[in-house]
Amino acid sequence: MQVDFHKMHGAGNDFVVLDARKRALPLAPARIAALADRRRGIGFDQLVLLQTDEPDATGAADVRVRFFNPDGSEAGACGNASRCVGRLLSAELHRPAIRLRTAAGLLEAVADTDGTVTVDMGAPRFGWDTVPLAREGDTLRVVLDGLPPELPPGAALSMGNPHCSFFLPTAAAVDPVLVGPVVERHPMFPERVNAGFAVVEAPDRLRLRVWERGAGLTLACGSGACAAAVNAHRLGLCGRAVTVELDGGVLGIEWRASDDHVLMSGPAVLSFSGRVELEEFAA
Ligand SMILES: N[C@@H](CCC[C@H](N)C(=O)O)C(=O)O
Repeated sequence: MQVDFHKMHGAGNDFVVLDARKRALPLAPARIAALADRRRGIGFDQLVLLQTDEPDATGAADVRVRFFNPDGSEAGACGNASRCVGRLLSAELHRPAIRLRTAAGLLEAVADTDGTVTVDMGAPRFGWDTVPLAREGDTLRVVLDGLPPELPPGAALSMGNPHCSFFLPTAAAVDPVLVGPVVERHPMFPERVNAGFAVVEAPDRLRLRVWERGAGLTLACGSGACAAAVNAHRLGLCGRAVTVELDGGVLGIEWRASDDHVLMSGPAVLSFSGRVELEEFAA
């Protein structure tokens, strides 16, 4: 089956967007992993699947969106991809505001004429069993055994997907490539976790690198930037509005006091479009 795709990115966090609104696409985890291969496939940090929305009591969306990691696992949320879908649908529907139905709920993305897209990521959740952690405990101070002593306790939350943010004195204090995989699969996180390594540079500025669950170190993680900003504020390290500098670019995050929602702004870029023969990739 030949399928058209769009290759997009948000601050270097890259996606293949497939449209399954008119026909179902056979996408078993092994096929997703094969497509994700950066040498033998197309390559991406997440595969994004568009489906027709089925309105329910929460309302109607313009599209239903699902996110898959390169290891084939499904994620409940992806901030940068949500912005990219907002950009794509905004061009298709000729209006700036787009409603996306994700596993994390109904999100609104608003595309600006300068290429920036802002997505309302909803409210963060802090319950230990929501993140989830393996056992009851304080999500602001998660102590992980078996990790280097220079790693401080983490701050965990759910943005629709699980995150643990670590606040470090300098970016060199911890190597995310060494420590990230251990945190991702630590028994404290029964559904694994996205691990963020942050430095507070000013009350309104963070430097962040994220080891993503199921994807590894990416150039930017949108939900990870939301998690780091919210956790920094919970810990009294930052205000409610921060810029987050990632390896691939800068995102603006605001944790809005009026409704508890987290707003994320940043670029959403179409790199190229193409066509792929799905049957060429493992079923
Ligand atoms: N790139 C992301 C997050 C993608 C999902 C994540 N790896 C997970 O498994 O939760 C973003 O921009 O938020």
